[in-house]
Amino acid sequence: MVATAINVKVKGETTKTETPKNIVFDTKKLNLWYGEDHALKDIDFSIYENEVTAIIGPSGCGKSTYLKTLNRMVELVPIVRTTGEIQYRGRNIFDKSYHVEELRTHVGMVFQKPNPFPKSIYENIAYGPKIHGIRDKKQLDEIVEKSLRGAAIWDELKDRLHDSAYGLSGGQQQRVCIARCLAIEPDVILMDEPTSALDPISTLKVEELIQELKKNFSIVIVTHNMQQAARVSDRTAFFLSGEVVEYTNTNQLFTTPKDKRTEDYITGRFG
Ligand SMILES: Nc1ncnc2c1ncn2[C@@H]1O[C@H](COP(=O)(O)OP(=O)(O)OP(=O)(O)O)[C@@H](O)[C@H]1O
Repeated sequence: MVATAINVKVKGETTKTETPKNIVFDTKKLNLWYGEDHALKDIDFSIYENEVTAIIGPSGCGKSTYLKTLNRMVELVPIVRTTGEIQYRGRNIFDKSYHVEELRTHVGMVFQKPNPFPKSIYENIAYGPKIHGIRDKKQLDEIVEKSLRGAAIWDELKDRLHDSAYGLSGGQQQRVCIARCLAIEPDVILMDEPTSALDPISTLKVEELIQELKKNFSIVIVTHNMQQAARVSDRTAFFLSGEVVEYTNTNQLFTTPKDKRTEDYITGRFG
């Protein structure tokens, strides 16, 4: 699916026309309830290929819920009910015929707190491919190397692949978790506040990595850190009380927001 051309103003200069891009996720009139709690309201927006899309907003506005809807992880909560649809590459992910395991081979996720398995670095990365039936040692070795290189951590770890992942720093663990996600060759990577548990240097490394990864993947990142959204993303969505208040080119959202509520939020008046 290809989006129509959109006019965007960059840094208040001349209006440029964006090249039409492929839409990866198209969300249409999505509503979600946790029991009686209406957590997502009429969400309509598109996520584009090879871009970083940031989701910002105050605590409890529905950022993580939306992210976890994209890989249907939110269904693990038994009281969840949804209406509307999310098309992933043209297919409604809520269709009965769409198996969640299949969706998750396309849509990987990285969590707030690094969560390596209590296994070696090698086994952490080889785990997903093994579940998908890959047993050949040479092939697994190649996947492990490629994934760790993709996560910009191969050189640091290549001589200790059989050490426990628990012995790594938080920043290294998070990059191993990103490598674990790359090993299943996803199309989209969802990141839920991936640097909030990391120190500034590790945060910088992960941000640089995100910039590299978008050449080959589409990334959706939830962040509380507005500077981070401004640094890493191409588009930003501002969520408030379960609604998308504004969704546009990141530069525009942070320099000339259209909605007063966005302006109040990004200038620190609430949240
Ligand atoms: N498992 C759950 N069961 C019931 N309600 C939930 C659950 N998870 C989230 N909610 C509710 O849904 C709403 C949105 O929560 P969500 O975690 O998506 O917000 P968020 O913007 O990601 O917040 P934060 O920035 O604090 O992580 C909140 O009202 C929250 O209480």
